[in-house]
Amino acid sequence: MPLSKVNPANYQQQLTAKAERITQQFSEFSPPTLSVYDSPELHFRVRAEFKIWHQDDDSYYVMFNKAEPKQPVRIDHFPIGSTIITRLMDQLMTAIKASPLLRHKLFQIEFLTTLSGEALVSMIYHKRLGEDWQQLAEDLQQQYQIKIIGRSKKQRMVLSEDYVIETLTVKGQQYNFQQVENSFTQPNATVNQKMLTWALDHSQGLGGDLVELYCGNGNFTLVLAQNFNKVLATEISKTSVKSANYNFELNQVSNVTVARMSSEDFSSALAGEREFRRLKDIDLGSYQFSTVLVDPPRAGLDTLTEKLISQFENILYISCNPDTLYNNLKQLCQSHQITQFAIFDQFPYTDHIECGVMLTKKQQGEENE
Ligand SMILES: C[S@@+](CC[C@H](N)C(=O)[O-])C[C@H]1O[C@@H](n2cnc3c(N)ncnc32)[C@H](O)[C@@H]1O
Repeated sequence: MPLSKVNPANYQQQLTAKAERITQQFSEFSPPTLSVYDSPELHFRVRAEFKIWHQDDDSYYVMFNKAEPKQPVRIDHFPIGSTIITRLMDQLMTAIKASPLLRHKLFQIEFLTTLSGEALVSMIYHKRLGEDWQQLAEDLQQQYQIKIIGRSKKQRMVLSEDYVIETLTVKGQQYNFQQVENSFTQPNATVNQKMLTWALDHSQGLGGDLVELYCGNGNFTLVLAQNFNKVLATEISKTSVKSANYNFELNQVSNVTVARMSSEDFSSALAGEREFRRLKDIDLGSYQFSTVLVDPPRAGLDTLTEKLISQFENILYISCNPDTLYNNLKQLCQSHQITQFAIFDQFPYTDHIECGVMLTKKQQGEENE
């Protein structure tokens, strides 16, 4: 996003335009009135990554616009970053410029911060990191009360821990989440809390068991588990599966099982087409699934997964790409009708928008209507 577009005076108007665009795009599915959840106008991004540019005695953060991918854009001011990110950007750059060892061959910095006040900073180099670098980075950790990871080719130096603990509040209850460096976490924590509240509200009373695909670190799972007897969640990333299990223990949630599988493989297992070693300890027949929750990457659902989820009574679909959501709904709305429809403005000042759709199976005779 060109940062020149960040102007809080235009925020509400831009959100209204997004709401109108989405209402129009999905009108053929006759959804109920769109619910719109806004973002803080500034300081909403809890993670960010920058390339580091060096010129003579100066060093600075840069980003690249998609339209001009070879043209670095200098970033001295990053008002969409969390207040921790904006503060650390200045403090770290001052320290880096003052220290040849910290500065030399540094080419990227990544920030992962939380509403709970934690910060993890990854400093990425084109050189091998030694004890002298470690000593300086440990001083920075101490001084700014942050966690630092140094990385270079085939090297990952974790100076304290490779994760932060986020605390999110949903309907007055607090949930703690481990968020690990380099694994997926929602970028806008305030809006994430709104999504979780929406999903908790609309899954209340559904009963039965939940199956979740693309569960990540258990962001939705942890909060929604209370609305179901049992939950079976799946996710492809090893780090996220480990983190999800850590989070269930951390929050004393005991009715969830996570399997590390692609949604494609899991769909074929549930359809009884293939057996998978990773499911050998899970008795699929013991579940009485009433509801499926999916939160896929931008590509949306593959055909097999789309077909699988159309067999469930209730579908909760969280999407970061309205175009792939639209394509999947063309199929899903043959058998289901949309009962809740929402947008969550995770990405202010861009064209991107997160959608939430709740679908319920049509009664016999209503299909294809
Ligand atoms: C948009 S994220 C959602 C994660 C989680 N629901 C959350 O709210 O943080 C999508 C997740 O899908 C996982 N993923 C990507 N492709 C997958 C696939 N083919 N099968 C299963 N999981 C996949 C990613 O690792 C990522 O954790």
